[in-house]
Amino acid sequence: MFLQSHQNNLTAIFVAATDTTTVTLTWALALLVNDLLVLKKTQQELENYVGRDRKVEESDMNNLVYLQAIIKETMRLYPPAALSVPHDSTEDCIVGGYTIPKRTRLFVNIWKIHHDPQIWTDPFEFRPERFLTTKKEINVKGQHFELIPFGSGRRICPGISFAFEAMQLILASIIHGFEFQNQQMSRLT
Ligand code: HEM
Repeated sequence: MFLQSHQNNLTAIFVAATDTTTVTLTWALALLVNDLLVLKKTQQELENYVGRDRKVEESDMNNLVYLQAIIKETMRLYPPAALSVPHDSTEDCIVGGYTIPKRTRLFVNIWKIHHDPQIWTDPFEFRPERFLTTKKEINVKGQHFELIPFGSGRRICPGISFAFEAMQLILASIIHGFEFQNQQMSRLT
């Protein structure tokens, strides 16, 4: 019983960690291949801070602000946990004027929040620059409810720092090490 419960927990963590990060990285690459100007800017940033004589390192991450903006914008457009995970209300409560009885199963529609035109200009467009200008102060740590790919509050994703760092390092290494082209001449979707 004890062993089974540990096995289940480990499986849950494995699924929560691997699918989310690979989906985000796949979308990031697709978006970059679709937008060669943005790809060029990312390559330029890597050229400036890393150069051609060495590989990308973890210590470079803080300097790569454009790359961070790309990951944020990818997670805004394609949040891997689009409906988060189910939560149960433990008490009767009122949220946004709606009465929620005790023991209601609740979902947060993260995708919808991330595409709200009242918050995001051109919500369906890939515009990493927004995170360097008008939305500069917004991060994914759950304090800004407009962007919550990792959830928020006491049950926020515990893998948030690891996931963001890992995605940055992997994406930077791939872009630094390879040239990309879309052979099909049509947008990847
Ligand atoms: C792009 C990467 C990831 C995204 C977008 C993501 C997103 C999320 C979201 C939305 C939740 C639900 C939060 C809530 O209930 O409000 C969650 C929970 C969780 N995540 Fe992640 N996650 C990612 C990576 C990871 C990684 C790398 C790990 C482990 C190393 C991880 C482990 C977990 C666990 C264990 C929970 C359940 C936490 C709880 O119920 O208290 N996640 N994640």
